Amino acid sequence: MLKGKIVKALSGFYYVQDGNSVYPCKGRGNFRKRKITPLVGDNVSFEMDENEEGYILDIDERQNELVRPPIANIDQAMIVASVVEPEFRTILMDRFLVLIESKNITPMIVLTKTDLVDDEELEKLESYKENYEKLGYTVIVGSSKEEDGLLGITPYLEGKTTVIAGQSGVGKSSMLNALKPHLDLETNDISKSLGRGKHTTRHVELIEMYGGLIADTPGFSSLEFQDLEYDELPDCFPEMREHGEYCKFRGCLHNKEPKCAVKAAVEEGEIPSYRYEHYLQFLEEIQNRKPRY
Ligand SMILES: Nc1nc2c(ncn2[C@@H]2O[C@H](COP(=O)(O)OP(=O)(O)OP(=O)(O)O)[C@@H](O)[C@H]2O)c(=O)[nH]1
Ligand SMILES: [Zn+2]
Repeated sequence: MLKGKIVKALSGFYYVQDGNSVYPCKGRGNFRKRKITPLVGDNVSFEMDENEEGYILDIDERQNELVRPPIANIDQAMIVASVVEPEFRTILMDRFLVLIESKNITPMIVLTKTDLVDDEELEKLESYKENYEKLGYTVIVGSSKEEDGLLGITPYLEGKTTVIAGQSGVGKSSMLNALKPHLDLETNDISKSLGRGKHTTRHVELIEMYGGLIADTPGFSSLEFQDLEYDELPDCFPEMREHGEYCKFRGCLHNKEPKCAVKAAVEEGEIPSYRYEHYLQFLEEIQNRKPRY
């Protein structure tokens, strides 16, 4: 019996990587009956029969899974945001951070297109970078248009399965291409003018890069908090995990409750007020969500 990881699924075959080899495999016959669907990212046991045909025998328990793109066992999500075109917005960054945290995936932040801004704007950016680093997030700033402009990312890929997130046009494909030029993923110059739908790619593939695996299709295209309950929201903010311990009430939502340590930290400037405002906005959004039935 062999062990490996599914790195691609296409036309009924699962491509299982073991070391430097990739084996096309089929799912075991009874998977369908048992309603088991192997996913890209799954760690599996498999065997090759005498005709060199591969069969997946078993799937290890998943650490997590995403629906779009369908992929399992993600370690980290890289949120790509451009500093301009489109402009950097903290609310969007915080929304991505919350969605990723809610799936128990470690976020990291990449800010692109620094070649398009002047020193003054770079300085403003530096303060955002510091804010997010203080929360414990890794932040890499750079440009895909400059040689080695984003190489700072590479040490963070090693040994991890990474999915990329970020709104349209921020430079996700350009970043991947800059990291690994021969990838040649389609950037948006053409598809935009043709008005083609975003993220139309159906299949997802894990690509080896700098000792890790990166999904070639971006995730978190829906930015709604569909699967999140309001009382889970504070846990998606590292600063609330930290300060929330000292609130008077257990399960404090840091909203109208008295003796709230989070609100105190906001007043003292320990938590940036925009983070807290976004928290309240997300809380309201979740609480006002229409039930899904
Ligand atoms: N000046 C500059 N332009 C960039 C940079 N990164 C990307 N671009 C440009 O921004 C546009 C969008 O880049 P893409 O890489 O297609 O963006 P994307 O995030 O993959 O977009 P979607 O496929 O819509 O999700 C293209 O015209 C790129 O050439 C950068 O670092 N600097
Ligand atoms: Zn509180």
